[in-house]
Amino acid sequence: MKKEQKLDTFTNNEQLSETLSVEIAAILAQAIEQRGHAYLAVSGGRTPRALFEKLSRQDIDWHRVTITLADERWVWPDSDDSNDKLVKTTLLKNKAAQAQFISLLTNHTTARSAEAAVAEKLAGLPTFDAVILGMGDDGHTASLFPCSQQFSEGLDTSAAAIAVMPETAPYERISLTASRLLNSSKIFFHINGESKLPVLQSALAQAQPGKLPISAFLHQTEVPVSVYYAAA
Ligand SMILES: O=C1O[C@H](COP(=O)(O)O)[C@@H](O)[C@H](O)[C@H]1O
Repeated sequence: MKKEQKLDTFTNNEQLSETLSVEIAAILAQAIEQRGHAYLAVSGGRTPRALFEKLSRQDIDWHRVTITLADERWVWPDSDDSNDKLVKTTLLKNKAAQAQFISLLTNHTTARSAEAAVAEKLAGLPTFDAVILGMGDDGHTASLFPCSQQFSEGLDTSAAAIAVMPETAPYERISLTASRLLNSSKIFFHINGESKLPVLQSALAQAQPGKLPISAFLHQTEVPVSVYYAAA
């Protein structure tokens, strides 16, 4: 690993989430102190549930925090697979109920037709203070999927968000692009599960994204990256 990257291994996701929630809260508090407001991008999926619960109880000035998602699955907002629903039910509560949330959802019927509207929603956002990314078993991160035709575009474009149609994963998606996600002071990977360890190890070993989009983030040198991993 490069000097800017750090791999921390935890006994379980509960312990990991406790540590990461405290670290994220400290970053947000420092940003509020320095620029009056903090900006956080979070991921969806199964992994961040415990983290969000713990983060929501951190005692910071949440009304000075804006949260958005790194990606969204193009499903109804009340679907259990909606990242939007996950954030609203597990993070935007307790003390964090005061935070402002920029949803990536629009009324468009397809993610493709929503691209411009989503880019507009993101247009006013400055550099994120922190971005929390997950990783799927196929090495995808946010919704930058190796099994999609938009794989290279997501890593190369200067646009903030793109529509992605994964071929082997469900749902059309909207994903923030690598350039928008890397417009951040700090990137955290939050990875949970034994099946993901070999994928993570391959990504750490290969500097070129190849078939693993996560590599593009692990091996860039502009933004410091910490990888938090728990097998259980
Ligand atoms: O589809 C997605 O997958 C990744 C990983 O999800 P997990 O369930 O394996 O934790 C997630 O980071 C992303 O936000 C989500 O849309």
